[in-house]
Amino acid sequence: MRAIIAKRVDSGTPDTSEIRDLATAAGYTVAGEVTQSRRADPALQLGEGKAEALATKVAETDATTVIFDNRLGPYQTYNLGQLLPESVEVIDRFTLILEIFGQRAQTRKAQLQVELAELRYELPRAEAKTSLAKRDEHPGFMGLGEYDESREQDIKDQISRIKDELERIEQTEEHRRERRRDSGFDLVALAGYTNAGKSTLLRRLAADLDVDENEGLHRDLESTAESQDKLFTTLGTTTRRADIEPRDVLVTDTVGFISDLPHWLVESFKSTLDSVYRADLVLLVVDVSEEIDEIHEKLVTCHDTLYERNEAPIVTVLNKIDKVDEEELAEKREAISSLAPNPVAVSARDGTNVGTLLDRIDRELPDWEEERLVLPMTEDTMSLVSWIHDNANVEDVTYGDEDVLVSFEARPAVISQARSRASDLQTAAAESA
Ligand SMILES: Nc1nc2c(ncn2[C@@H]2O[C@H](COP(=O)(O)OP(=O)(O)OP(=O)(O)O)[C@@H](O)[C@H]2O)c(=O)[nH]1
Ligand SMILES: [Mg+2]
Repeated sequence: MRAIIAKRVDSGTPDTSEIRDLATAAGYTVAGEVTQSRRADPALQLGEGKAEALATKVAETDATTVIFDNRLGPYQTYNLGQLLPESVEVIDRFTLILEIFGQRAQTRKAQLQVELAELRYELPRAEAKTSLAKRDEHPGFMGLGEYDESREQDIKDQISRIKDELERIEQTEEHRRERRRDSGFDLVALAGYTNAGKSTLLRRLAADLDVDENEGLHRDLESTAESQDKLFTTLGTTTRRADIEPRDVLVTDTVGFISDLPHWLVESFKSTLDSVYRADLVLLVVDVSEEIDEIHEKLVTCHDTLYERNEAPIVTVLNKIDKVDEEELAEKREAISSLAPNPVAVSARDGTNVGTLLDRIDRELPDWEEERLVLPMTEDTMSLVSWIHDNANVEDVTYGDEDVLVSFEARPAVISQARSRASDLQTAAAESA
């Protein structure tokens, strides 16, 4: 697949590096580009002359696809297609991102999310077709218009079916997350712009902490979190366990953020971000080797994506410090200090400062508390003692004649659950006495 990149900006110099990376990630070979700085043309997006230059470039390079970094309206797509050989496809940034997501979607949930996004993209286009057909309709001629309206209804039905199924999947996941939380895990989510190094950092956090021997513990612990120098390597979520004594921490890797995503696309993938929104702590990973302006822009995108729903504290992680010298790092730290106060600088690749990051994670997570419980000796006492062993750090267990004394430290949620189970035991013991 050979692609020509096209991009128009209102003013200034068009930067095509991200759209090129996206094209490569989708499997295209970029054979050339056409850019322009001017107001959008309603019919062609580019000016007429530029659109013709685009057609020439397509012919010269034998390209199969034209990829616009701009959002194309249905009429623009149609008009551009008229200038090009019939076999050439014209797509825009959003279709391209969807294409990547479609290629990477491995789970049922990811597939449904992609389908939902595609349908949401198609709906206004089907509506446009209908209104066009109606306008052109001759009196008494009903065929086309009716057909298109049924397509619209079809899309709407499919959207609502997919939403139902996604909701069911999400409920199951939510339930699982709650169980994990109940069972004493602190939940940490990795968030950040695509290609910032989230998956690399996940492996680093887990590898340093010998996660593999614990893998059997949870069915959604996975051993792999792939890293590649490609946009959107990670599409689903991967969770691994990290021990930050005495805590049990689950770290979740997530889909990367990207700028300029239309609302419907973000919406379709929002459940993927749920693990971020429900976390006890968010690590916002930034590629600090990029230009200050770019870092700044990407941070803003990340904060916008997190803003509405995130409640957890955010720690910014400046990654890839192996690629910058100290002076440059200090400069960049200063430049983004308002968006990223008190960040931790690491190299996920080399492992530099990963220890510092772990300490910071420990400090930001809710404090563990100490508790001593006196449990009456009943039939169910031992099962509570073993539950406490599973979910807390037990300091001491003393068995008396009629009761058991347990001292432990744990997350506040675990302590309150242990207390309530202890009081159930007391009630049961009092009733049988
Ligand atoms: N030099 C250097 N490269 C790094 C570092 N961390 C990650 N990388 C590289 O950056 C690229 C992206 O890393 P990933 O871990 O896949 O990034 P990601 O944030 O998970 O990306 P997506 O899943 O695509 O959103 C890979 O080529 C990594 O090898 C680092 O500390 N230093
Ligand atoms: Mg990744």
